[in-house]
Amino acid sequence: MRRSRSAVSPALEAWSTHRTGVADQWTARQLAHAKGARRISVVIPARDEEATVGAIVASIRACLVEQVALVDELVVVDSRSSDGTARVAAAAGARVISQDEMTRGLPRLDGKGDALWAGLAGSDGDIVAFIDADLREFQPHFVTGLLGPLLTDPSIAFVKGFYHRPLVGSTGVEVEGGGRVTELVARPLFNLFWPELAGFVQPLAGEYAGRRDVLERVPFVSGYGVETAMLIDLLEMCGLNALAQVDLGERLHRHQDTEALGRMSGQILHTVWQRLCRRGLVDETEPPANLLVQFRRDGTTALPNLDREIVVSDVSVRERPPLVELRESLRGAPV
Ligand SMILES: O=c1ccn([C@@H]2O[C@H](COP(=O)(O)OP(=O)(O)O)[C@@H](O)[C@H]2O)c(=O)[nH]1
Ligand SMILES: O=C(O)[C@@H](COP(=O)(O)O)O[C@H]1O[C@H](CO)[C@@H](O)[C@H](O)[C@H]1O
Repeated sequence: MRRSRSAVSPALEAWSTHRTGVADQWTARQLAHAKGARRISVVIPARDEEATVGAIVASIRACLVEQVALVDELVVVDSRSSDGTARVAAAAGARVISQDEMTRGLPRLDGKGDALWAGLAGSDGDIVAFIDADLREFQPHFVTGLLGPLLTDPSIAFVKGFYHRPLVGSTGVEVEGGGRVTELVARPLFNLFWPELAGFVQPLAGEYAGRRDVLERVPFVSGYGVETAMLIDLLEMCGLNALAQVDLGERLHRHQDTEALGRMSGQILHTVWQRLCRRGLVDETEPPANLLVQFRRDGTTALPNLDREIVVSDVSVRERPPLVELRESLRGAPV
């Protein structure tokens, strides 16, 4: 079947042309000079990542703290890990903070977005770079590539990484098979409802960086909707020209199974629905259901003729408020 390839929109071509960079445009030494008095924080959300977090922390510390004084603060957020994540991260040279400690006294929320919000609250850099803790073969250019535009172009407030994403499975590697939720859920949603964002190669990339003054003015969606919400909210707050992307090469990470990505997709759809509500495009008096029913093949017979387990998950999401709003409300709190 011949696919009709519509021409790329002039707006997408223009944005991509002057807002897409490549990591090796900047060296750590150049950026250490360019940063001046600005402080740089790297925040790594980590849940049960003892197998990989140590190498990531050690690489950043050796190359971007000790060898070149670019990164001022290296924070790992222990997101209710049940393994040795905190111990491994601390031994490798990170300052480890607890998601639960950082949010004590606030409503308890779950998920990556809450861990990221805790990391932003628990760090002090003028520029903050977020790096996932499950990366394999991490290279320091993941950080310098994200920082390059932010330290050299004052008109840029936020940078997403992008990369080739092989899907590494037990039977082999599918060269461009990774980013399954990106390709099947997020990219279609962004193209349909926020076409200005269609130029982002990896809108769900877990590696991104921004100026604190903008990151503290957007809410953080609690679960896996955090990247989706952040792009939409920063587009609306800063405009597309303040957003950029950098080619980081290739990313290898631990893959979740399809069932888990189904739940991730449910959280992203909830996140999108909430933002469509704010635009008045959907009727907020008719909210979507919160529960996702999935079927797991494990030898049980849940119902007559149904030799599958029925798995029901709550895929609703909540939000942490922008940090600036929380601080103002705490300042005004009665003594
Ligand atoms: O409740 C959570 C869920 C995830 N993560 C971290 O967020 C990053 C991305 O999560 P995951 O690898 O599960 O997402 P995927 O890359 O598979 O989409 C990883 O460093 C996780 O350890 C976290 O800190 N808290
Ligand atoms: O991009 C995607 O489709 C998902 C799943 O990636 P894979 O199919 O496991 O390579 O991974 C991303 O999405 C999450 C939700 O936004 C982010 O939190 C992850 O950091 C990112 O890896």
